[in-house]
Amino acid sequence: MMTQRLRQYNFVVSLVISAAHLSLPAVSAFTFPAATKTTYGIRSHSTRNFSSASSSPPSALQMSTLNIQWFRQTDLRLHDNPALCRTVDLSLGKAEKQPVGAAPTTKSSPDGILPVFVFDTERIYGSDTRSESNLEKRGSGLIVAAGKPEKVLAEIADAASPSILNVVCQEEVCSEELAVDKAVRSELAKKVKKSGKFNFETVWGSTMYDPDSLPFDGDVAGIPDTFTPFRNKVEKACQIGQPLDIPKDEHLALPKGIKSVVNQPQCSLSYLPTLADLGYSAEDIESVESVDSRTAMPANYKGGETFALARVQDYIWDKDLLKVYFDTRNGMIGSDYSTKFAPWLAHGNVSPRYIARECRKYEQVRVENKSTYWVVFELLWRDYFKFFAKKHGDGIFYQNGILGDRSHGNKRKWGMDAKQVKAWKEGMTGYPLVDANMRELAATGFMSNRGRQNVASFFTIDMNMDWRYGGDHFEETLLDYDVHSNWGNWCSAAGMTGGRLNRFNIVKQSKDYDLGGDYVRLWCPELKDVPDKYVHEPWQMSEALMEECGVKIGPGRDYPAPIVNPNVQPRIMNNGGGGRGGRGGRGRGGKQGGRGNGRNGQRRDNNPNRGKGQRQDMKSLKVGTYKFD
Ligand SMILES: Cc1cc2nc3c(=O)[nH]c(=O)nc-3n(C[C@H](O)[C@H](O)[C@H](O)COP(=O)(O)OP(=O)(O)OC[C@H]3O[C@@H](n4cnc5c(N)ncnc54)[C@H](O)[C@@H]3O)c2cc1C
Repeated sequence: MMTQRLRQYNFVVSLVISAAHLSLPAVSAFTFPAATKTTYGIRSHSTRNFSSASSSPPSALQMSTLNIQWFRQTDLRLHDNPALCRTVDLSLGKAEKQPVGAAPTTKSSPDGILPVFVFDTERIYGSDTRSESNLEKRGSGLIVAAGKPEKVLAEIADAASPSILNVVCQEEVCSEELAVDKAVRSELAKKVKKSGKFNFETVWGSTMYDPDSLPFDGDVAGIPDTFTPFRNKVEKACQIGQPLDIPKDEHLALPKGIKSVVNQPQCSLSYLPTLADLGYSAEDIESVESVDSRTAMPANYKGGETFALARVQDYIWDKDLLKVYFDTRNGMIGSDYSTKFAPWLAHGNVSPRYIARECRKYEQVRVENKSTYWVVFELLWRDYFKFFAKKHGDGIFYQNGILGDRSHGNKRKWGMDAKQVKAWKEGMTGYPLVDANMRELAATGFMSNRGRQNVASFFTIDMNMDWRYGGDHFEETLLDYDVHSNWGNWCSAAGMTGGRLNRFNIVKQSKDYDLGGDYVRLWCPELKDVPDKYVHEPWQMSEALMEECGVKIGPGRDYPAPIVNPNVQPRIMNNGGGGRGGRGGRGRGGKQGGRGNGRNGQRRDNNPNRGKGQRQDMKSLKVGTYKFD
């Protein structure tokens, strides 16, 4: 069980919990029914048979139609939620093929919808006290259960015993999620086989652009394997759809009688498992209980739709930061150098179309410039990686990435040295910029984009470790872990997407983006008294200088010597491995600029390197080129 996964927890259950703390729940305050706590520990005794866990088995309701809105880990919101709108449409008797959210229909008495979230105990999590939720505020509620989704949903179907069963959820594209879909489909089909009709629908809902509208042959299948041609064509030919409204309260009403039949100890409108119930050790729980004051996430941030929308409001409107995003986005200290929308986006707490529309509104009422476009541009990267994952399937998880046989002449010999990987994870490589970033990730679950690019390049090129160990570590630790963005970015950092391999020269990057060493000193306090000149290359100090500034560099001393020789170019860069060593920072959307020094990341800088290496057309870009429906 991964400690850091705990950090993702509150985002996951945040739809139901508005008062939750993202960092960690007050586990001790959780009032769990004593009997269930001891009898039904999740790990040892999953809820897959939850009906037998109640003292008296539920009697079947025998309703006519049951419409289940199955919320997943990635769509936990009410606004702009196409799957939820589709469930509502079905409850209103709308024909199957009508477009989601289309013209209102009139069914005299809607069937109601049953929102369900299942803690998939094969894969995740922990819990918190349950409190007021956005669904409850609207007179609805959320069934929370723990177990395998297919078993839990089948038990609910059993209890309701409907003649028609509709299950709707957001469409996912990666194999683990698709396997869960398959299991749900087959388990539920069995339940209604004899008695009635079963309809399982997945609805696309997590990108700005609709995959069906993409201007490539075969839509997603035809997207280019590099971003720029994708962006150029999409922005010219496609429009971002308007976000959907939250369904009316009366359309979110629960089905009549459902409360009494779906009311088991581990599956009900009031159930929420504790972290301990979900298998986390006391040590794990304790380790993430306190928030590190150095975190770059906004103060007192919490998971959930309410807090996601509040962050959007705060960043764009109240603090008026959108207009300077382009200049601040490469910062590393403080909450405002970048949007910090990613953790909420990853859990679906806010929709990218909603953010894009806010950017457009801002452009209309305040100012339109390169910065206001650049957030939408970054969101397009997010779209791209989801489409890329759909196109390439498991390719993004393979050692040769999507190259397969194409990588033959260029096959890398990847290393795996457990000690070196551990040093990287713990921020003990001897390269201060890498170490500071890795320590920040370990302590807070967040790392800036600048940091991610550097540590990934260092891991895959300088250390030459199998890139998948890096991707796996990020999966375990990132608060904003998103399967497509994470594995797509890693695959690309490793040069396994077929694009150019970009090596980030760590020392140069350190000087470009942390000139005075503020960031490095924040996370590597051993180096706090090292003079600026040496703070990014402490190994260059003489013994006398080390003595003077109170830090000894070397194996077994205060701070490690460099894990790879700084004077030797990585082999991959010399042997035709596709790279262009030393350039650093040129890849991925021209994210070159930087703000140089300063703590809050909001100051414009005089960094001569900003914009270097950026494609000419991006350099001269003044405003955005995206369109709305
Ligand atoms: C090796 C590596 C792994 C990454 N793993 C993830 C991940 O698991 N989840 C994740 O959301 N992002 C990932 N990123 C992308 C990016 O670093 C983060 O989205 C960003 O740092 C989050 O901070 P922010 O919300 O303040 O971003 P901002 O700079 O404010 O950007 C706004 C939004 O644009 C999107 N975005 C920005 N850059 C990228 C990008 N390179 N790829 C995809 N979307 C982007 C994100 O949704 C982000 O919230 C990864 C990048 C690298 C290099």
